[in-house]
Amino acid sequence: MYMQPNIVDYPNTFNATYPSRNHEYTKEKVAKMSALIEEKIKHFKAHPTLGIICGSGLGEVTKAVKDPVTIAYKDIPGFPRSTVQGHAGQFVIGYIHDVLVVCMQGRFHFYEGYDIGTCCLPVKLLKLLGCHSLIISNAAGGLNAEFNVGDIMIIHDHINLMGFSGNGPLVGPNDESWGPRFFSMHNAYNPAFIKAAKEQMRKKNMPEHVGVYTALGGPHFETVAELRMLKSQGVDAVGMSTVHEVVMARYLGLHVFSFSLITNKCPTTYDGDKNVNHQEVIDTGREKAHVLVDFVRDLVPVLDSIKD
Ligand SMILES: O=P(O)(O)O[C@H]1O[C@H](CO)[C@@H](O)[C@H]1O
Ligand code: HPA
Repeated sequence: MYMQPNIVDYPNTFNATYPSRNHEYTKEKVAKMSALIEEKIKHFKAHPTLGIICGSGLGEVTKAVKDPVTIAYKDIPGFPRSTVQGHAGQFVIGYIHDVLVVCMQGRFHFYEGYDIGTCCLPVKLLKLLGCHSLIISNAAGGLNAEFNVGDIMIIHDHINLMGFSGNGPLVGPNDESWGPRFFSMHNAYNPAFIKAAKEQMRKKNMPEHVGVYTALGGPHFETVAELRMLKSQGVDAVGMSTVHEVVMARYLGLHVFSFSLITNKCPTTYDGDKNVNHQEVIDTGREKAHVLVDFVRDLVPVLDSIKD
C-alpha cells in the first residue's frame, strides 16, 4: 500500500514530502507516551534497561516475566495498533531474573500500512523508557539449507532491501538530540551479545546458527525467483520486519541482539506443494514457545550485564 506522503513546511523555501513520519515523533511526543507507561510501573522503583520486541507468534516469551504489568497499545494515545494475528498489541513489563524488561507483544509492519518511521516508533519509546539494549526477535523463512523449522538463527548482519530504495526510517529532517545524521552500521548486531548467545546455545545443545536476515515489504511471501536471488546474495533468513528497527536502534545508540525463529522453509524449487502461510508461522512459534522462553530467560541477565 502506498502511503500518502506527509507534507511538512520546510524552512523558508518549499514544501518537502517524506516517506517516513519519524520526524513527527519528537522528544516531546514520545516522552508523553513514555510518561504514561512510567506512571503504571512506578511501583518497580526502577526504569527498564532491556527491551524485547516479540515477533509473530513469539509473544509467549513474556511467560519468562515475573509480576508483569500489562499495558495495551490502545491505552497510549498516538501509539499505533497491532493488526496482525500473533501480535497481541501490548507491553508486558516486569522482571526476568533481576532485570526489569519491557516486552512488546506486537510490532508494526510496513505492509499494515504504517510508514517505515512509524514502524520504528517503539524503538524510540524503549530508548526513552531507559533501555540500553534490545532483543529483537522475528519469525522468518529459512533459506539456508542447514536450517530446520523450529531452529533459532542469531542475526549477525542484514541486507536492508527496503532502505536500499530510499524507504528508510531516518529519511527526512534529523533531530540531532535523538541521534546523528550519519552513522555506521558496522557490527550493528553487537558481537559480544552474539558470542554470549552462542555460548547459551552450546550449553543447551541447540544448533548454533548465525546468519544474514533480510526484510521485504510483504505482505505476500516470496516467489521462487526472488528467493533464489536472495540466497545467491548471501541471505539465510527472510522476513518482513526487524531491519529498520535495528537501524533506528543503532541511530539511538542502543545495543542490539536479534534472532529469527525459523518458522518455515523458503521454497527455492517449483516442485511440490510448498505454499508458505501465516498460520504455519504462528503455529511454529507456539510449538517452540518453551524453547524461546528458556533461551530468552537465560540470555537476558547475560546481555544486560554487557554494557558495550
Ligand atoms: O517479523 P515478524 O513480526 O516476526 O513476522 C513475520 O511473520 C509474518 C508472516 O507470517 C510477517 O509479518 C513476518 O515479518
Ligand atoms: O518465508 C517467509 N518470508 C517472509 N516472511 C516470513 N515470515 C515468516 N516466514 C516468512
